[in-house]
Amino acid sequence: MESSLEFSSSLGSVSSLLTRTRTFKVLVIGDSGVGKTCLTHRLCAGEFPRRVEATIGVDFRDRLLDIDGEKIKLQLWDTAGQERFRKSMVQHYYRNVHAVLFIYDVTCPASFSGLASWVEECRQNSLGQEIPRFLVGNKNDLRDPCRIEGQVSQERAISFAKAHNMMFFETSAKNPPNKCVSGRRSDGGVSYQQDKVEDIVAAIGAKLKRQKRPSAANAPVHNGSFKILNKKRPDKEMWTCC
Ligand SMILES: Nc1nc2c(ncn2[C@@H]2O[C@H](COP(=O)(O)OP(=O)(O)OP(=O)(O)O)[C@@H](O)[C@H]2O)c(=O)[nH]1
Repeated sequence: MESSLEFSSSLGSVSSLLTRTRTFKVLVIGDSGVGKTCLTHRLCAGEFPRRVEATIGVDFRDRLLDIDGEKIKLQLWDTAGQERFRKSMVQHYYRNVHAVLFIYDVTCPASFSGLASWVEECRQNSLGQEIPRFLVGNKNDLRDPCRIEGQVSQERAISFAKAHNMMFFETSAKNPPNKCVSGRRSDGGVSYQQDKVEDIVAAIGAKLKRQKRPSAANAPVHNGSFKILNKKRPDKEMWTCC
């Protein structure tokens, strides 16, 4: 599937008269209330919205990126989590998708368990593993470090991400942590990143920039582990299957 091309002219120098922008459709899915709308606002407008209502059907938000001089537009499809607000739209959601963000709420284990049905919906709509997938645990500003129950551990999320060939982030649309933490599990080469929302944008952009012609044929080979190679330069390779 090719990304779409847009041509726009500007009044600047001759070299900037024609600017090529590749547009990628990024589907945002997950249970109702996990923060898809708030997160897409943060990803696109840089702010946490003051007021949100349940999404009906779909909302669109764009984010323009410049990666190594190439203009890339991420068109985020913020889909309704509630079944009653999405059922007539589902086929439209899944047409010509370039990447998928699976969102859950780190303080709501049910929303994490619900991910299995979102993965299944992707499969039923012919979205294979060649399409880049990102797992995002949202609302980590509400995480209580003294409590285990009622929260989704990062280990559990990493294991899910690994099983489904997803890149994993934990974040907060509301109050992103200032410090970056990365770690490596002792049992086998998996690193994770707990970082700011902006790193998610950069990771999606970098992944899609490389996916000139996404197809099953060029899907990454995955044998079960991944690692972040360079956190400081997210426009480069952030993790690879190894
Ligand atoms: N504390 C905190 N609250 C959040 C965060 N993200 C979203 N919320 C709150 O969670 C509630 C639901 O957020 P939405 O963005 O509407 O959730 P949604 O997944 O889009 O819900 P649907 O449209 O029903 O699918 C709102 O009250 C938000 O203010 C976050 O990172 N931290």
